[in-house]
Amino acid sequence: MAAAVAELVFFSGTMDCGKSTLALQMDHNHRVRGRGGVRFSRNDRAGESRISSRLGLETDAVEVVDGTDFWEEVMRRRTHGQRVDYLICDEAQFYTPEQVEQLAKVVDEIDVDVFAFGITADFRTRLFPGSQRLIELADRVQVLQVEALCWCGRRATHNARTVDGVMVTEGAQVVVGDVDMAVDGAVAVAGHHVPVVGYETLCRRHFMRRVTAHGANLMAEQDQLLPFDVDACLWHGSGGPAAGTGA
Ligand SMILES: Nc1ncnc2c1ncn2[C@@H]1O[C@H](COP(=O)(O)OP(=O)(O)O)[C@@H](O)[C@H]1O
Ligand SMILES: Cc1cn([C@H]2C[C@H](O)[C@@H](COP(=O)(O)O)O2)c(=O)[nH]c1=O
Repeated sequence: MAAAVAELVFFSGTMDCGKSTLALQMDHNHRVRGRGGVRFSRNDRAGESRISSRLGLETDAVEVVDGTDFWEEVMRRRTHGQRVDYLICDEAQFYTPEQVEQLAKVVDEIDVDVFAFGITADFRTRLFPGSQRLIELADRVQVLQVEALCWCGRRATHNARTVDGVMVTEGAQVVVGDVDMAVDGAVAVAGHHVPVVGYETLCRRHFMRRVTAHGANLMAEQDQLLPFDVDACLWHGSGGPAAGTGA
């Protein structure tokens, strides 16, 4: 039987859909079968040189920086006799397009499997440069089976950013943060206001209407006073189509 051909696979989904968990599971599964791998990550929430899953698993990893060259990383290890059959690349949205090209070269030239994990788009729905290059070059883009949900129960497809609980659409592309901070209010440190940046996964409908769980709760409270439907209320307010159009 022919040996399996190495692959560049991009495992993608929204925040909080289990990418890091899968990264750690795949590393485990390959390792217990005697394969040698290297784990990489960049800007994990748990800190430098970590891969952390919200399920509680956490392990060490090589921190990727702008100067990281994946080709050299693999070559150096192999020169020192270390077995490298696969790479686990978490938070791959933060890698540079050049680094993604190095990953493709590692797959094609020296048959190392590369399993990359990351979100595709930022809080403005724009592709991260690293994710764009992965989509362009990967043998396969695999959307994770576990779906993060919007507060309305639909499948979440977008990552919203909140500042002090309010959804924003402007700001730096990279701000490390977590999903359980989304409804927390502002904090003050030594009298100074420190904005709290959080994220919330939303369906497209509620992303476009800018309705987070917090906003929906507020509107539901108002709804008890006024007999308006939350979504209908928004469409009327934003000049969009009337409620009941199925939009
Ligand atoms: N307390 C919990 N019990 C069961 N599953 C949990 C718990 N907390 C988080 N999870 C699962 O972990 C997933 C997030 O995993 P994680 O690997 O951290 O996501 P990602 O890397 O995609 O942001 C959630 O979608 C959920 O399925
Ligand atoms: C949408 C978005 C996210 N981020 C950051 C926030 C987190 O630190 C990571 C995603 O990690 P996860 O394991 O997938 O939850 O990305 C960002 O910097 N900019 C954004 O627009």
